[in-house]
Amino acid sequence: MNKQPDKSPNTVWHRATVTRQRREQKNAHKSAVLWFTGLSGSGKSTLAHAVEEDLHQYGLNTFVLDGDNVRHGLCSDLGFSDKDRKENIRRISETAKLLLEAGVITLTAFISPFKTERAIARSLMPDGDFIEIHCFCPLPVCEQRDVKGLYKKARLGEIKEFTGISSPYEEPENPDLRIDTNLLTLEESVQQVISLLRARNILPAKE
Ligand SMILES: Nc1ncnc2c1ncn2[C@@H]1O[C@H](COP(=O)(O)OS(=O)(=O)O)[C@@H](OP(=O)(O)O)[C@H]1O
Ligand SMILES: Nc1ncnc2c1ncn2[C@@H]1O[C@H](COP(=O)(O)OP(=O)(O)O)[C@@H](O)[C@H]1O
Repeated sequence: MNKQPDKSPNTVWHRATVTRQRREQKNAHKSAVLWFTGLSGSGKSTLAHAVEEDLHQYGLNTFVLDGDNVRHGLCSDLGFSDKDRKENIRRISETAKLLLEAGVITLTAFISPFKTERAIARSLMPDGDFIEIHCFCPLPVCEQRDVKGLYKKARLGEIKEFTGISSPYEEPENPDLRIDTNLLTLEESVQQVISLLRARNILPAKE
């Protein structure tokens, strides 16, 4: 897999005594990574924040890592070349892994256009802890939504390497969940995610 060269071979992993398991016991829920992927405008941010709102109201510990926000800080040195997007997703994957250890339910909202990088992210987490959610929406509908006016700019050639227009998006073949945000309302979409979390015992089953 696409592992970075180890530039600090003389460091030793320090094992925490406050383990993920102890944090999960204290929180009374499991941690997990909900990885939302999809085109710009497909609904990743809207859905991730709406699901977080529900989980927060259930009393769970949550955090959203959102593409636009992370690119203002942790990844502010990165652009949108294939190489930079891969590094972007590598950093997010490692951050999500840390939050998994911290006992948090993390919701990531990044285009994450490449299969390989999404597979690497999955491979970093124990089986079942990485839940890939494909926000599916046809490109013409995303373009019509044009939430931020970026598609218009991309069509005018003012933004280079724009996903779906001049940069690829590789659709997940076998996501844990595929949500057609063109056909479902936001509330229906949230319910699909909540149902999956119940089925996976991350949320307790309804009495
Ligand atoms: N060239 C290009 N292509 C795609 N998107 C662009 C681009 N330039 C800026 N933006 C804005 O950046 C947001 C996507 O950032 P991500 O970190 O999610 O992208 S990636 O996963 O590294 O591909 C994306 O946010 P979302 O619309 O929420 O997906 C855009 O607002
Ligand atoms: N079922 C749905 N889930 C999420 N967003 C939806 C849905 N139906 C319509 N939308 C709309 O689609 C747009 C998605 O924008 P946004 O969440 O910023 O997408 P992304 O984060 O993928 O770029 C919002 O205007 C949102 O209101």
